[in-house]
Amino acid sequence: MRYIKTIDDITKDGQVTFGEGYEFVADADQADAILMRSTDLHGYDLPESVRAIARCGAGVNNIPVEEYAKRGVVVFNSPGANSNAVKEIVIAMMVLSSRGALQSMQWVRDNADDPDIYTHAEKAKKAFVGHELKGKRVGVVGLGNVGSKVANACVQLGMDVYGYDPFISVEHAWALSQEVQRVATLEDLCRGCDYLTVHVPSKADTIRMIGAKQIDMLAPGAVLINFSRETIVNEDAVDEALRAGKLSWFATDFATPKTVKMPNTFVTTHHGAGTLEAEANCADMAISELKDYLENGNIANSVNYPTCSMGKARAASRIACLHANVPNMIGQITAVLAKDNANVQRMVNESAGENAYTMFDTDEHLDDETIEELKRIPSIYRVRVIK
Ligand SMILES: NC(=O)c1ccc[n+]([C@@H]2O[C@H](COP(=O)([O-])OP(=O)(O)OC[C@H]3O[C@@H](n4cnc5c(N)ncnc54)[C@H](O)[C@@H]3O)[C@@H](O)[C@H]2O)c1
Ligand SMILES: O=C(O)[C@H](O)COP(=O)(O)O
Repeated sequence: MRYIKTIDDITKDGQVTFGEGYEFVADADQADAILMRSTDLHGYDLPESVRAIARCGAGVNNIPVEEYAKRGVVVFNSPGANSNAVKEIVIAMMVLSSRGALQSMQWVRDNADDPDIYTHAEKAKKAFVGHELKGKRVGVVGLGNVGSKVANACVQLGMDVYGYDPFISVEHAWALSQEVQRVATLEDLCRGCDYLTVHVPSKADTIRMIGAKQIDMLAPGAVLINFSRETIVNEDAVDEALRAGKLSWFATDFATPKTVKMPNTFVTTHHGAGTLEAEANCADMAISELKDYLENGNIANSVNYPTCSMGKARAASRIACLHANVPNMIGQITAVLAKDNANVQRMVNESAGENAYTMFDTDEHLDDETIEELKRIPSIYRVRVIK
């Protein structure tokens, strides 16, 4: 039996299924793995029993991924699984900030008791005249799973679309419409934009990347949209720009003490991934990542360890070593195996940044002393006997 602890409501109805051989536990110190969403794990007392964490969603700034790597804990996310949901709500924010639809509906509610409302609505409507997205210039910061979909949707709406992403993946470059014009700097992107929407992870080089300088370069009365993380924009600069009329609207998914009091601001409850479809997609992806790791040692979509697969564990024994990406690790591992006269059927070694992963199948089970000796190799963080 394998044990799973869930943190957060993974889906609206609370239903998540791992299938046979798995049980949910209330206490993390009985768990082999954690399934979670946005709870902040910085400072969390992660028990030794936990070997893997799957974040149902994209952003992992709530998890100390490097610290966990050094403890031999693999952290997964679910890239792309909620990106369509975010794309749709971002387009909604563009429309809502341009058409006065919310204000128009509010007028109707406020005048609900007027028996002649039909006639008066005809007169009132001019107060809510807006403008169309077609032909307007939009800048998209970050062309990953969400940004590339937003950019393509904007092209389909007839907008003049610019994109900035110095680290764009080949996969997303292929997915991007040829109509999206790529620029080399954030400043080139911002210049003259009617809409600016940000889709980058929260990390050292993106924190407060949108501030007064970038906002000043936008077209007068531009709309700023942040469905990434609250850290990406300088809230003081946005507030000032809204009050000065430099920005006409700000749409953000993050209710902070500051954003909730800003003028002309739509604030949602971190709701970008809030669709039944996105929740199901994220849970499915995260659960299959965890199961393949726990049962076979295979790693896919990890944010702190390399992708690595040897298929199903069919040999007598499968061992995985999580270790630092430093010289002579394979030499030291195979020296220990040689002492035990173990016959290795297959072996893989992959690295990602500071961390590496070595997995091997052997003809026979290794004895306990051999496993203990593997654990004593300097720079090995964890040894897993998978089978
Ligand atoms: N509001 C929500 O509910 C919600 C839902 C999904 C994602 N998000 C947030 O949006 C972010 C993006 O999501 P995603 O699924 O597109 O992630 P992703 O990893 O697919 O894409 C992120 C993109 O940002 C680019 N990037 C990184 N640093 C950059 C920089 N300095 N300048 C420009 N581009 C840079 C990367 O190259 C990548 O292409 C997530 O990290 C998360 O914080 C929020
Ligand atoms: O990074 C993400 O995927 C989103 O911010 C979604 O967060 P949530 O799972 O808490 O809705």
